[in-house]
Amino acid sequence: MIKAGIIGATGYAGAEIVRLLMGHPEVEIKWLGSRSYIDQRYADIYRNMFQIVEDICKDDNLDKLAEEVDVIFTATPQGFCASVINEEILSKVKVIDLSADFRIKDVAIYEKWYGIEHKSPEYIKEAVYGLCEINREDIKKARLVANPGCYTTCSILSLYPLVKEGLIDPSTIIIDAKSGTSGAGRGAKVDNLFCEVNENMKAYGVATHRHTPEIEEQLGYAAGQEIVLNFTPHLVPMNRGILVTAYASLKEKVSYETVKAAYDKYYEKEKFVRVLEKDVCPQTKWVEGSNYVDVNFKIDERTGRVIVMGALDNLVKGAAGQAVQNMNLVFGLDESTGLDLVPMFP
Ligand SMILES: NC(=O)C1=CN([C@@H]2O[C@H](COP(=O)(O)OP(=O)(O)OC[C@H]3O[C@@H](n4cnc5c(N)ncnc54)[C@H](OP(=O)(O)O)[C@@H]3O)[C@@H](O)[C@H]2O)C=CC1
Ligand SMILES: CC(=O)N[C@@H](CCC(=O)OP(=O)(O)O)C(=O)O
Repeated sequence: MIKAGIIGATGYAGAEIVRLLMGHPEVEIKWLGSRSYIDQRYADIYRNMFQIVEDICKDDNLDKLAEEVDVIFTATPQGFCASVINEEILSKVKVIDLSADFRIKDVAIYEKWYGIEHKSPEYIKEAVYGLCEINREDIKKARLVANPGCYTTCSILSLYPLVKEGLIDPSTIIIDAKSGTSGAGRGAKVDNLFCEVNENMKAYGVATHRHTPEIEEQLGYAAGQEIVLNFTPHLVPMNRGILVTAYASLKEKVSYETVKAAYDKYYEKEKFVRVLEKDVCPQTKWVEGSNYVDVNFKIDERTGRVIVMGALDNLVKGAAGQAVQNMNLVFGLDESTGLDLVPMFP
């Protein structure tokens, strides 16, 4: 059995890792790390875990934890993993970091967009960007996996085949994205109060959102050139879900079949990416609670643009599910072990 420790287990992403690992046949949870609930029963914080998780929360000391487990998930705020990681830890355990600390290769870009100093830039080069469908072989060899963001996973996977196959002009990409409020975490914030979110929708982080450089970097690798794009997130009154609608100009007139062939080339064998049938638009409800990303596209002949759509559950494929998928790859398990989650509806 793989012994796992989860730091930030009391947050929404960490709690989702706990839920998924409880159903994983090859993993036992050894450590539920917290900052505010040390020595308290986990099931007292998440009562859905009553009689399921019996553990008591421990601290978030990675040095101690590395002696007891094989894999550590850090589901903690930006900056935490970078401030505690060291060679000793990485020589003993695999680390899967759900924050953005090791996602962006240029430390100056990370520091500019996140507004914090990076405390261990020496590990940025080594860290593998954990988008399984694209970086599978590198992930298998990784000691440190940078688990991608929720908006970014949806945006990149939706656009990747078009960029990689050179079907669109990447400088024309505009991404409009919506997220449920669990994307903002469990911490109390005025912006996320019921009265602020319910029956309301708002854009935020306009032209400044921290996921912009992450998407630009990853799609830039696919395009083989630097990309600058627009990314605008919105908060919508739902618990879970990301919906992306993206627009880009086609380089030349192409048929539905040509574009569909590009999507099939990359995703036909991918269990967790479902390319929907013609004219079917992805919906967040169709992926809720599951590790699927649903994608589709529509060619607008009138404008010469292609409209791309994607949907995923921010806590599953956008966070914990992808983290477990990464763990499976790192430990040589079947990639979908513990992730056969049928979407919930309604
Ligand atoms: N929510 C989402 O949809 C997604 C989140 N992520 C990423 O996952 C990480 C966690 O996000 P999320 O679960 O939403 O956040 P939450 O605010 O819900 O949880 C944060 C967790 O980190 C712990 N924590 C808070 N501050 C510190 C600190 N200074 N040092 C150590 N631990 C701390 C908290 O501990 P305690 O409760 O004990 O105080 C809690 O367990 C973030 O990096 C986020 O960007 C990635 C993809 C999607
Ligand atoms: C609704 C909301 O606030 N969403 C968060 C993104 C989710 C997240 O936690 O970011 P990562 O995916 O990069 O880890 C935000 O906009 O900052």
